Amino acid sequence: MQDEIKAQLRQHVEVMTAIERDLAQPVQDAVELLLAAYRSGRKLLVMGNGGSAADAQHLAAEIVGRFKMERRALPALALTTDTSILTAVGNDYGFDAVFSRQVEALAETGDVVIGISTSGNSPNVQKALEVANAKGCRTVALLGKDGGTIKDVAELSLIVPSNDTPRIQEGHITIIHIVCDLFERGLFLGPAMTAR
Ligand SMILES: O=C(CO)[C@@H](O)[C@H](O)[C@H](O)[C@H](O)COP(=O)(O)O
Ligand SMILES: [Zn+2]
Repeated sequence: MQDEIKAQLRQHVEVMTAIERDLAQPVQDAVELLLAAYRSGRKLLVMGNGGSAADAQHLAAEIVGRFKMERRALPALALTTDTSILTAVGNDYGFDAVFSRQVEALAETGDVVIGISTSGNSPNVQKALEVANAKGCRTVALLGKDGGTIKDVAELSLIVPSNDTPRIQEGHITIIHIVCDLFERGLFLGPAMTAR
């Protein structure tokens, strides 16, 4: 078992190294996109399935609450939390509509909509990003594997270079934390923070 534990930890480190190699610029692009939206008074909507639903909630909590800084509250919504909406829309329109219906109801032009999917192939995430594009939102996808069908839908796709779902999820939460850090400092300490 020790060998397996150490092998998995090494795989984690390899994915982090690949993210450093491939995704530093797209991560900066995501920070800048969020900063532009919030400087214009917009908000964030974020969604995903399973572990990615937890990541969506984690991200929304960092924005509404705080990441590291004492600062005013900011608007962000995870579309994964209201069981009445999820069951009503799922029951009446199908599971593929559980996020897109909420984007239709809640998103406004210029808002940021982030979809999280390790396969890049979850239809409910894809449909939500399509509706968001149609409403004039800025769309970002956190993906893995080959990016699936969602990579061609989002304005900005960050594809964690791995085929292993848990390792991809670990990449996503690391990216989320880096984005939250630079976003918060950029918004409250000024543009110099993101120019570095
Ligand atoms: O957390 C895990 C696996 O680590 C699972 O709950 C996983 O998130 C679920 O199977 C999801 O339905 C996978 O969806 P996706 O990432 O392909 O969009
Ligand atoms: Zn997981």
